[in-house]
Amino acid sequence: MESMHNVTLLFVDDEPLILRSLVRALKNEPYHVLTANSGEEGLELLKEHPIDVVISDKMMPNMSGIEFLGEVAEQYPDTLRIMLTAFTDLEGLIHAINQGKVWGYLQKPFEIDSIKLTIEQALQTKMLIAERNMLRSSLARYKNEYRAKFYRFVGDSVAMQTVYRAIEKAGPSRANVFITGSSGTGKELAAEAIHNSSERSSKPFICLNCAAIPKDLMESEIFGHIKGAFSGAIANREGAASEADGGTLFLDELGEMDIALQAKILRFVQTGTFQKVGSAKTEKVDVRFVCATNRDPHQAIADNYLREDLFYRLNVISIDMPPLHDRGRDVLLLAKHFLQQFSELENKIFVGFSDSAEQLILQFDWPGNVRQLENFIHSIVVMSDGPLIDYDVIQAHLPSDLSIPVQPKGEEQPKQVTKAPQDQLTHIKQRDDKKVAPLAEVERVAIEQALLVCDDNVVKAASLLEVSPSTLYRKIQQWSEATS
Ligand SMILES: Nc1ncnc2c1ncn2[C@@H]1O[C@H](COP(=O)(O)OP(=O)(O)OP(=O)(O)O)[C@@H](O)[C@H]1O
Repeated sequence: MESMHNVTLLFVDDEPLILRSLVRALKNEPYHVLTANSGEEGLELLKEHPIDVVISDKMMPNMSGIEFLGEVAEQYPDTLRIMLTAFTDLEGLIHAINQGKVWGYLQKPFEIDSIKLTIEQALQTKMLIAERNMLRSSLARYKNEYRAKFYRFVGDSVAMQTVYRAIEKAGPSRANVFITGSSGTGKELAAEAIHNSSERSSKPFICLNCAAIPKDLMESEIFGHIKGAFSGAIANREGAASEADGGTLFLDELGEMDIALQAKILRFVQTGTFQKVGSAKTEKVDVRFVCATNRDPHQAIADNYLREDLFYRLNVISIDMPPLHDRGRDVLLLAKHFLQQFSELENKIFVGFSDSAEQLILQFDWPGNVRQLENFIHSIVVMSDGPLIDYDVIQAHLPSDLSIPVQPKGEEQPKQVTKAPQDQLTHIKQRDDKKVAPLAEVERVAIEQALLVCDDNVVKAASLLEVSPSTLYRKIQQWSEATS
């Protein structure tokens, strides 16, 4: 509450003697006191001064106290209104109180102590009303900012609200953005949202996946080439840099880009200029950079996958996408969203999940994040009949080597689900603690799980497992040779 020295009181009475005695009685109190001889004069003062409490006589010529306080209630609802009354017209006073025109009353002839007490109570009430209004407006603001959908994102968890706010702030700026997060957490969606919330939204959003493009074609993909620059360059070709002019260039999985090419990207980021492969002509474009990686960028720098100077140029704003298992009940919102999406796509009817199915979805760890959940729901929509997806259906589609207890008949209790895949080693150990699984088996389970999570994308699976893609190819080849 404002300090009492900032409190202004207004007394309105047609008897100057009463006004003088009131001012005298309050002269040692920390209030700023104004007086008026009529309701009309009181309204003039209200126009000029912010007044906290008005105390008005009831019986006055022309405008009565009730009329005056009624006007104050309408024009200045935050000003508290007290009536001085001789109790001759109790009915009129009660009516005025019930209509909200008057907050309280003081009986004439008044005791000065009771005036002080009533003023204090009025100020307390005013403080409570102000606090309540402040809480209400911050609640409304909070609810407004609390979103379950944001661009193409679904999710109302606290973790995602932080992401939405970061995108909202970063989007309209000119700053480059570096997005980190595990595979399938929505980094590309975030890059798209940054572009769409920027002034560049009507210009192109060009996405280049550095892991998907062979190393020797990458430079030409980014900068373009001229005819004859290399064998196969049969015509001039624009690269992503030119296509993104005026818009946003999203370099996904930047840590997979050849370290030598990263030096050229650094110059491009610094100057906006580049040369097409095979050309000596310097071209200039206006591009905003958004980059992403599912590696820890600092580790990638230490391992010589990422140039430090490039990282610091690009990492003006960093956004970290939370793993799905840190988003609480978002997993259910997403499961329902994908169920609806794929039901429409596959032209099938599903009404939702049973309670125990939802519990199972909630308990699973989703190591492949939203992408894994998306693929999982798609496979269920394709493979099952609906209309309600029950526990058994979810259980049957979860990775087969996870131990999920069979649901006893008629029971709808949540079940214990072993987490995967990070905890698979624990899981294997738990299966029979007297028997230790051979290292090769443990390794194979981990690799198969990573491939499942990454939709058989070996480069991504290798990155999750923190080994090189060639190691993974070698292992897969060994197994296929062993089984053939
Ligand atoms: N919050 C979300 N709401 C709805 N769909 C989402 C959400 N997050 C991700 N998706 C969907 O999940 C899939 C994976 O998202 P995305 O490609 O953006 O992830 P990523 O982090 O870029 O993955 P990667 O690192 O493997 O490239 C996409 O189909 C995307 O539309």
